[in-house]
Amino acid sequence: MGLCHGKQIQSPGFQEEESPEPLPINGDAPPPVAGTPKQPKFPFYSPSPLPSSYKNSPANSSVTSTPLRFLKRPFPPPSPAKHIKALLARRHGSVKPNEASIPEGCEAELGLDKSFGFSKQFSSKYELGEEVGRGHFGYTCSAKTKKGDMKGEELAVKVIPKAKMTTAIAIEDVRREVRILSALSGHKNLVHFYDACEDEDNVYIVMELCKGGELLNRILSRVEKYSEEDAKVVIVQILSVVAFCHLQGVVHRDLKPENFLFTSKDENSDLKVIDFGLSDFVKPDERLNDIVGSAYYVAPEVLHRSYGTEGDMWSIGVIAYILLCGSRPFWARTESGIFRAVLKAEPNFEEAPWPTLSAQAKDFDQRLLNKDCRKRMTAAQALSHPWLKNHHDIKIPIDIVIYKHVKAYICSSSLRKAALRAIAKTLTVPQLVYLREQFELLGPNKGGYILMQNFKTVLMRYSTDAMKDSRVVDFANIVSSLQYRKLDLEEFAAAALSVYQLESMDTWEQHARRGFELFDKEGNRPIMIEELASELGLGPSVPVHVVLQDWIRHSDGKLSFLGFVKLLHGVSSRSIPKV
Ligand SMILES: Nc1ncnc2c1ncn2[C@@H]1O[C@H](COP(=O)(O)OP(=O)(O)OP(=O)(O)O)[C@@H](O)[C@H]1O
Ligand SMILES: [Ca+2]
Ligand SMILES: [Ca+2]
Repeated sequence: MGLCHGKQIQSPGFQEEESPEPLPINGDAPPPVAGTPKQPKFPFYSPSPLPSSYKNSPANSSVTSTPLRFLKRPFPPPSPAKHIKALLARRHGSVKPNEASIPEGCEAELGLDKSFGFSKQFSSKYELGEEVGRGHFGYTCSAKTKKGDMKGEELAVKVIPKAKMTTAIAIEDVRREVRILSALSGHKNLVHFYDACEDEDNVYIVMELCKGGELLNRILSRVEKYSEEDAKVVIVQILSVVAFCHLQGVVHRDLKPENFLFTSKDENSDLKVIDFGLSDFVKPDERLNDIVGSAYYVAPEVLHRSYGTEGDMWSIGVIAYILLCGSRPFWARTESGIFRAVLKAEPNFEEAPWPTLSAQAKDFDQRLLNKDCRKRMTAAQALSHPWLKNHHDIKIPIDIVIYKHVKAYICSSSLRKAALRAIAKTLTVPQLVYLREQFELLGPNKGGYILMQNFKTVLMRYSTDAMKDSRVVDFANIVSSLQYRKLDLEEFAAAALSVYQLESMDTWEQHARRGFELFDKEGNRPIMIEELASELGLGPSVPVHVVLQDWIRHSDGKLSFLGFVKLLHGVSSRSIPKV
């Protein structure tokens, strides 16, 4: 499995030398061990390809405020905030691999429409103050409102120079950033959007001013790692807002500690997600394919160009890992080395401080850092994880993945439904917690049943404009209009469970064996090879008799254990081994 884009991504001047160990981001480095790289011969990663005059600005950026102990060491800063360069080059028409800024007046700009339809009154409405932060695409300043109800109010303004928008894609990205931010507003952990303006030179995104600095800086300023309880406070807020975004059909695609800001310097200040510059709309049954994100936080399936909201959950797994143990789970000296680690290496959960952390914390993070995105927890599931049980301030939201599973269940054959019902009967009470919560959210009637139409009505309670843009509403309409009987908890559990997630548990073998016994008693029946092939969606090109003979029991023509497991997965021809 090679890197699908290995050639596009270049690391000029960097030697391809990797560390098998995650690099501690706190405190001093451990003494070199076998395999750990010696002092690199190259300078830092350029954390942000900006003119050097900005590098020493008083900005509260992750670069300028990185603690000294860090800068003393010739290692890359903790997060170079480097977007995947190949993509940047394509999006921004930049040719220099390590530079996101675009030369003005380049030819590609000719004919580009850089009018956004935003208010042109920026300077009469707002007074710009000092710079408070900077990224690849823009810089952010504090500002004051000049008139109206909010006169004198302090705000933040992200200024995005039009000179940097040298391709139609770059312009569309800015349009989408504003559209998503304005449509989503309303969650307490999402930066509040006020206004978007433009003039000849810039687009201005006016939002709430977060005065507490970046999460990254707070992590770095701790001498000790975060305690589990401290980490929980941060993680719950991140999950809550990400669950909200995913329900609305928005994938952030750039979750990292720099993109979470505290509202104030207060220890208990709220955390807000910012920077929807790489975000996009995605329907539950849709896959995106452009490679975007920041190297340390990018999910394996993003590198494989087929992903949905699960990519964000991986990034949260990386953030949680850093909060809990103070190291990055995937580290190498070059960008391609990081990608290789993301694709191939298993994060270290054995070394200090992991043995001193709770088993639940480890389980929580492992379920986020599962390379198979089908086995990864969703945000709503993560909020239901035992590690966060009893944590104050948790509100479990409805999970759109449930809709996807229920739709697949209803559309599958009675044989597969019977198999799923059998496996659902093997779930233990703790394993049922999340499914029970989701069932309750779908508003069962007094008799304990949910009607198909509830799938629509319940979702609409949480709807924002983003949900319409992302067509999640259309998807809910399809689910709620499926002709099917009402669901009780037992059938709902069968319909909504994830076979892949169950398979990732240590107890999978027991579930599968016990489920098969139940299925054999209640649902198994003789099946022809051709029928099974059609059941599993195998095309005529697959030599079904060779492939499927083990899936049917010779003694009675019913499904074998192997056939039962395959049926549970609803495998398609792509997963059939070639013979
Ligand atoms: N609402 C805000 N309040 C205070 N500071 C902010 C706010 N929004 C952004 N900033 C600061 O400005 C920096 C850059 O903003 P942002 O991340 O949106 O820009 P960007 O150019 O899209 O960055 P990136 O390089 O990560 O894509 C942030 O890291 C943060 O320090
Ligand atoms: Ca950012
Ligand atoms: Ca951005």
